[in-house]
Amino acid sequence: MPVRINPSILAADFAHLATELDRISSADAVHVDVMDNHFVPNLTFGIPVVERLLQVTELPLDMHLMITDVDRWAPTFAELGVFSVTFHAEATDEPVALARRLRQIGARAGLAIKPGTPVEPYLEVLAEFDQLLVMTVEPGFGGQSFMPETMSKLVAAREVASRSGLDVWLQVDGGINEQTIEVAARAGADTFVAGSSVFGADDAGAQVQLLRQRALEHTHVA
Ligand SMILES: O=C(CO)[C@@H](O)[C@H](O)COP(=O)(O)O
Ligand SMILES: [Co+2]
Repeated sequence: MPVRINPSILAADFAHLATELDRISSADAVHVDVMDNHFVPNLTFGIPVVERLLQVTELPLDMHLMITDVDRWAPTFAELGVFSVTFHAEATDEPVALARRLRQIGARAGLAIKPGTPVEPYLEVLAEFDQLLVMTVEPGFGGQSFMPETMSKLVAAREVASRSGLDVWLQVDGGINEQTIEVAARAGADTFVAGSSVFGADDAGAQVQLLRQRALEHTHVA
């Protein structure tokens, strides 16, 4: 099974975003964390930044919306032409309807859950999503420690995906480095977001390849 490494530009040098993206050309996508100071206590990027990113990189943009008003903004991001839009289950009462709207616009639809949110209610609608993001830290900040207790949610999602033959990508985000990526790969993740471990490395491209190799060595999914 392929694995995907999506570096998070939250850990990049914001004064040189275009050159930071050149450092990760071997990645599968660029993870873009959008925060609104309501859903999480932090503020980051909005539409104008994403429009410029689309102009300066060939890499697909993997949007992670940590915002309250997803019904308003998720379709707007999708309409810009990004690759995927992941919104939080905790931010909407109608996750399936929103996912359908995103797919109709042409973006991959992703559902994210915080560490304290159970995965079970979403397993029965997994087919409605292209990716499930199991947060491995509390959303809001980069540089936090991986929470191994979230792994049981991945195991459960992988079991349902395999049993139902679903091509849903299982993503982890937060505290992913060359050690924790092995734990997440063994639990069933196939898509790995890494911020500080990639952009904090002297050779970000080599770090992407190292993470990819570690994930491939520990994935058990056929
Ligand atoms: O969504 C988030 C944080 O809320 C992440 O995407 C972080 O940006 C990951 O950063 P590291 O934990 O890898 O430094
Ligand atoms: Co993120």
